Amino acid sequence: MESKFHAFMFPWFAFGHMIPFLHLANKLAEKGHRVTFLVPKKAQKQLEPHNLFPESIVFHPLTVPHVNGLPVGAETTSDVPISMDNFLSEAFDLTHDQVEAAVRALKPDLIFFDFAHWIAKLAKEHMFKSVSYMIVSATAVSQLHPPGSSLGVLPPGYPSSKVVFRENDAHAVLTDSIYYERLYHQLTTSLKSCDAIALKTCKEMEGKFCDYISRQYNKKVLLTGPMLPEPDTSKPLEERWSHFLSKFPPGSVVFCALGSQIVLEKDQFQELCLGMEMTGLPFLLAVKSPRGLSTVQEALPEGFEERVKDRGVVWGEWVQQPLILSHPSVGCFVNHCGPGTLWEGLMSDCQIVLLPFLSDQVLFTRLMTEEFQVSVEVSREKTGWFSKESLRDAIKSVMDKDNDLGKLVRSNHTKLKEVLGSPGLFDGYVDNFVEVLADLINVKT
Ligand SMILES: O=c1ccn([C@@H]2O[C@H](COP(=O)(O)OP(=O)(O)O[C@H]3O[C@H](CO)[C@@H](O)[C@H](O)[C@H]3O)[C@@H](O)[C@H]2O)c(=O)[nH]1
Repeated sequence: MESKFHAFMFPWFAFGHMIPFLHLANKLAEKGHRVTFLVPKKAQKQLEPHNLFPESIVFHPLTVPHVNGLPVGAETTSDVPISMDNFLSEAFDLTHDQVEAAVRALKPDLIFFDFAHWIAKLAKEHMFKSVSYMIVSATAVSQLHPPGSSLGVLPPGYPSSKVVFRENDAHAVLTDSIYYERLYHQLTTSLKSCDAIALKTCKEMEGKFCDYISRQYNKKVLLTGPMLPEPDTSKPLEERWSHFLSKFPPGSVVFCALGSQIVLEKDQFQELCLGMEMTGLPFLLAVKSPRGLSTVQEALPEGFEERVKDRGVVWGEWVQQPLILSHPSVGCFVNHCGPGTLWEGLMSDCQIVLLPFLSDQVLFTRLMTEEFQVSVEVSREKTGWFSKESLRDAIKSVMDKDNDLGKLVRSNHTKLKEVLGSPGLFDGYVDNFVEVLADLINVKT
């Protein structure tokens, strides 16, 4: 019988990282393994609802040290603008001694980590295994983080001519350049020095990119599958949304969400609202308040609320995205192509419209729109600006029943979903992954 292990998890202080790590923790706990999950103090509260096995998955709170430039009390990327990520990253690295103290006290068999490049060394010193777990797409890792790469330059032997940056992606590359150097060092060091690389994907989607990463790092790459969370049946969809959505015919509502990090400038936020209005369709737009404002209401275009009051809602708080996607009235999902979000969209029946902001989102978008052709992308100008007309056109192209592009992406999406949904596929990835981990732990260094 497979022996049980005790894993540490130490993800980057971003909900887009901590949540998928917790999904993996749930799968391990389901199989009888124990997990100690290292998190900043305040984040624990928000993560607790995702912990399905509180007896096996124990949070270990960390104090985020203060560094110059980081606002007092900031603990996760949700607390700071992207331009301050580097300060948070410095504070993250300064938790080294707290992590080491936990390791000494609790003696794990292995640790899952992503950005903490010093973990593999710590693991070797204390004689346990380290697994570098990448939750962004393999597509992004293979282009942005092979050894010797630089931002915006295609690495030699890269396996796609379609999944690439184009002229109008300068905005995304520019945003990433704020933290790329530091991140590049963190990720390449981690990927080189860990005992195993694990990717949150499957070969049916990103096989050639996974193989490329394996060749670049000269290491076997383990795949966990997408680690989709179990549907949360504990809480139904909030009444306000079930009531609103149920007013409309099946497949007619456009739902737009841009993940946990994207904050728009006010003018781009207004353009987004106007583009939704111009579709003439019912919509639910759930995005953060624009930069510098504390509510979405204060940034709405003039007269907008009155014009769309019977069919459109703009909401600045967290929504139950998976439950909204599975509501029968929702027919189109406009999103930023964050890895978690995209998988949720793929497993839904909605038409998919992509509006990526960061480099990894751009590359994953190209995979979906150009290789798999399951979605359409909103076109941008050279400055990175997207117009209300380009947003409207992208949405209309997939929502218009007679549009050829809309028919093509619907049919391709259905086929891909069938492949991904084949019985046992994702469970098989998890089973295999856990078996390999157990073997890894038993190998003496
Ligand atoms: O109102 C909301 C907003 C988001 N979500 C959930 O939050 C997750 C968002 O994850 P993901 O789509 O992966 O996107 P982000 O959190 O925006 O960011 C991720 O994607 C970024 C760009 O791809 C990476 O750089 C980050 O590291 C990674 O955290 C998904 O499960 C959503 O269902 C909700 O439930 N409700």
